[in-house]
Amino acid sequence: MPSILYSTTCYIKNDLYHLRICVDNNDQNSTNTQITTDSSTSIPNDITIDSIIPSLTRLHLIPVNEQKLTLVPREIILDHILSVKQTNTRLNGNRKHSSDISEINNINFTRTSSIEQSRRTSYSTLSSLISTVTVPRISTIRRPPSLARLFSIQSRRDSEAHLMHKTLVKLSYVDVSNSIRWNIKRLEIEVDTKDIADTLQLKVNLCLSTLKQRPHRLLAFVNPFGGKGRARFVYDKTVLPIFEEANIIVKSIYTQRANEAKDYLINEDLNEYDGVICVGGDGMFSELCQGLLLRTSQEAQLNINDPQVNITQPKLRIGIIPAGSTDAIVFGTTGLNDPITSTLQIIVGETLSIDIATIHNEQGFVRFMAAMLAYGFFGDIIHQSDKWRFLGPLRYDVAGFCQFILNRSYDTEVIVTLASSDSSQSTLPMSNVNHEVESSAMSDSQHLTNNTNSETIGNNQIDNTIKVLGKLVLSTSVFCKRHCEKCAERKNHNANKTNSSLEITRRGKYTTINCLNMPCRTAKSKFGISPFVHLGDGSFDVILVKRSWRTGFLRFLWQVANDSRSIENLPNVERYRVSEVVIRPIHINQKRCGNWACDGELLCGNEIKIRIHRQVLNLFASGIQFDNIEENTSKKEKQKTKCGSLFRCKKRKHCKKDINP
Ligand SMILES: Nc1ncnc2c1ncn2[C@@H]1O[C@H](COP(=O)(O)OP(=O)(O)OP(=O)(O)O)[C@@H](O)[C@H]1O
Repeated sequence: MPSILYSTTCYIKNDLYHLRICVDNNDQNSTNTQITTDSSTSIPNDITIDSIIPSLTRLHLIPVNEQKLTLVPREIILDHILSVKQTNTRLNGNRKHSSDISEINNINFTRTSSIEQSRRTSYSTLSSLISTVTVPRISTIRRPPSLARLFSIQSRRDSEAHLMHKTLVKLSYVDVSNSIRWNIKRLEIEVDTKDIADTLQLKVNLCLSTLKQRPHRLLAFVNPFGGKGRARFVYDKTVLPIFEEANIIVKSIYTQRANEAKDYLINEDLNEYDGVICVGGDGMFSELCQGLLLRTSQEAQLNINDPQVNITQPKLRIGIIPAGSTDAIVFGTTGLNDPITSTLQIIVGETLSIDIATIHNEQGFVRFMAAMLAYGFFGDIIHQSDKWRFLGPLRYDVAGFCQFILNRSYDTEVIVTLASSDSSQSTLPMSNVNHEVESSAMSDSQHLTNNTNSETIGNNQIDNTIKVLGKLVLSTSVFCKRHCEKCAERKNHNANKTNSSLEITRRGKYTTINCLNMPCRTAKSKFGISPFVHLGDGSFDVILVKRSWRTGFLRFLWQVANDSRSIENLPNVERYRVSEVVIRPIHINQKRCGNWACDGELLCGNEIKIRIHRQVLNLFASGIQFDNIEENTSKKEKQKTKCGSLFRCKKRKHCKKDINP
């Protein structure tokens, strides 16, 4: 049985409701909880903070007329309530008039008859009495009301008038009926007296004050030049009003130059804030990430230039309001790039812990990597597109096309340290693991590790072993999603290199080498480059794309755009799940060297070392709800089995005949 903290009756859209704030002791099946409408239920006079269990507290709205279909939700969980505000006292026109209209209906005025018209003028003094009442147009002619009757109506209206003054309480809440795209909804609740409104407001606010994960003061950086330059507009018109409605105090800084946010976060006092927000793209998020992590490292007096440094987690969380060109980080952490969804996730204090990697070159620390480091093709696109900023977001497409035509490749050595065996095995559904393959792959890889001189082993043997090993490591084809079990297994804070870590050295000509800490989904790539990489499991994916004909590389790009779930099956692609990687370009001459880009920013260095740090950064985000995507995908799979193609098959009838003869 739920314990009721507060109960009253109210009107919503002219329907009578029982409103109750309850703590549902039985969390499961809460939606099925039967709330009795028995007024004798005992209700405590005073709610104490201790009696409120935030995760079980709910607002129930039970219509008195249960038969009536209504759009008002029967239950709103406390976590989704944004604010409750008393607005004004108003006369409830519709409901009050409904009684009067029945009276007036009986009176039945008409304007058609001139006699009646003249009579009505004699009642001019009374016209004001009925002017506020909706007069139905009736075609039949009836006698006018007597004076006595009209006065009796008016006196009854006067006596009821004070009852009709209802106090309005505006309740705003998050509508998560679409689990991916969140929305804000508002309810106007009418209660009889101001006292009831005061008490309701007080009780709801008391309950809201127990939600510890919610931020109260935020610092927001808006990049007015991000994306199509819409960040300021999105922030002022859409985001700020929602923050105000939720009673969150925000200090807004509209940046004047690059790295302003980063410098602010390193140097200024941040004690009064519960989180920082960026309104812009991935570059802007990266700035905040650098600023916060560098500050924390300084405060902890870490030697950040040491590649083996273990970085510490900042106290503040980062929220991202998407207003950039690609918004890959928002796509990867909320499922879409919708400013309202992101704002609501910040307000309710959704928290997602993500891995961050440190990047070092031969001179020391370079930067933190949140999403992706690219060497070669994608780095070259960033380098090229930086010169063509005047083209806006189109610059990426133009630069991409140019790089594709050039089809450059770079001689490189890559040393990957596979994610520690215990963590990779823990993620494998054990029934799927072929133990024989596993042991042979492991022993082969040990062999590889110990024999770095590739001449001692045939090239084919190396390739086969690596393919087996690569498949083993990636046999966990599970998406990282909201409340991800794999990320929850937080065994050790940092993915330290252990003696049992397996190292593989690869050397060759590569068109592109990509390290992905997030899938990097965008509007142009539904699954991202690496769909199964997890946000907080202490590992990241390395994708090597070997030199090939343009058609080979085009197939890779096509799969990235459409369905990259089995990208490693392409002959020119290898994928590894790793905790550490060293990328060492072998320079024959300086011009044959590719560009490095990390989270959309260019880097320099001859040799880059990347090392992952598990769940060191907290974001205001919920993670991805993948059910819908999986559903869509399985529909496509069904289609695929029918006609063998993801595209609509022109010979569909023929295909169906083949399957169902
Ligand atoms: N006022 C400013 N003037 C110029 N550059 C700025 C300013 N404020 C921020 N920047 C820089 O602009 C870069 C790009 O910004 P942002 O990431 O917001 O947009 P984008 O590059 O279009 O989006 P995306 O990274 O998603 O493609 C950031 O690295 C940031 O450092």
